[in-house]
Amino acid sequence: MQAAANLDNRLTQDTLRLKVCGMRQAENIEAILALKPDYLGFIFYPKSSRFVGEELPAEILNQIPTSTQKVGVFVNEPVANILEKVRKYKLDAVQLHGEESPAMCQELKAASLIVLKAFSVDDAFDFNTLKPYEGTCHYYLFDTKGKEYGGNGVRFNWEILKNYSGETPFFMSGGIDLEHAAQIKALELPLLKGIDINSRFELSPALKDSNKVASFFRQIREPETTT
Ligand SMILES: O=C(O)c1ccccc1NCC(=O)[C@H](O)[C@H](O)COP(=O)(O)O
Repeated sequence: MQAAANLDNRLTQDTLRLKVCGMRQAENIEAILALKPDYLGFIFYPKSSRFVGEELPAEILNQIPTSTQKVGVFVNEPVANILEKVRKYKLDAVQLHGEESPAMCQELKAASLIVLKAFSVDDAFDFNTLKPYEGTCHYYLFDTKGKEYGGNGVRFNWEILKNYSGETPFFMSGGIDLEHAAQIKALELPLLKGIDINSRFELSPALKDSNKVASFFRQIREPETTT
């Protein structure tokens, strides 16, 4: 629970933060860590094909350097269960991917965790519904509304993000693939702070293709050339 102190630093940096979600295997975690992701996501939702399982060895997560923050992804899980996983795996952040209330976000924020609240976006998404969450979490995460709570592998129409007029910075996710790097960099969204990638970079559920992730990171991180 040590990470919230670093948050102000992160918010002042302009570079897009990179999160790889749905990690599970030790060697694959190591390969992705070599690329210096800002966040690694671990799914604590048993119905997901990326569920870490009941027996993910805590040592694997405990060895992750503090420069990469560990995000536990939960769906409608009671706070007590979330805090138990936070302690066991020394998670820095929690991503709430169900119908969690503003009060629950606030409670986890008060426990010194970085809180990302995910919202499922489609063309009819009404950003006014976010008002009660303002100030209760550090980031929103805009994901595509789909059949599953997350990991649907489908993009939403990013134009809709121009309708967002809140103050909470946000991450984008949902079907992001290698070919989208340039388009993402061209987006003019001042509160866009991070990109979350997942199923489009997988060889099989929870197994990421580190070469493909490396290529995406390179493109996102490389400075723009001016003529
Ligand atoms: O990935 C999952 O299986 C998942 C299941 C239930 C809740 C959340 C889940 N993933 C959370 C993420 O942050 C994903 O990266 C996000 O949904 C985007 O995934 P994708 O569309 O596959 O890029």
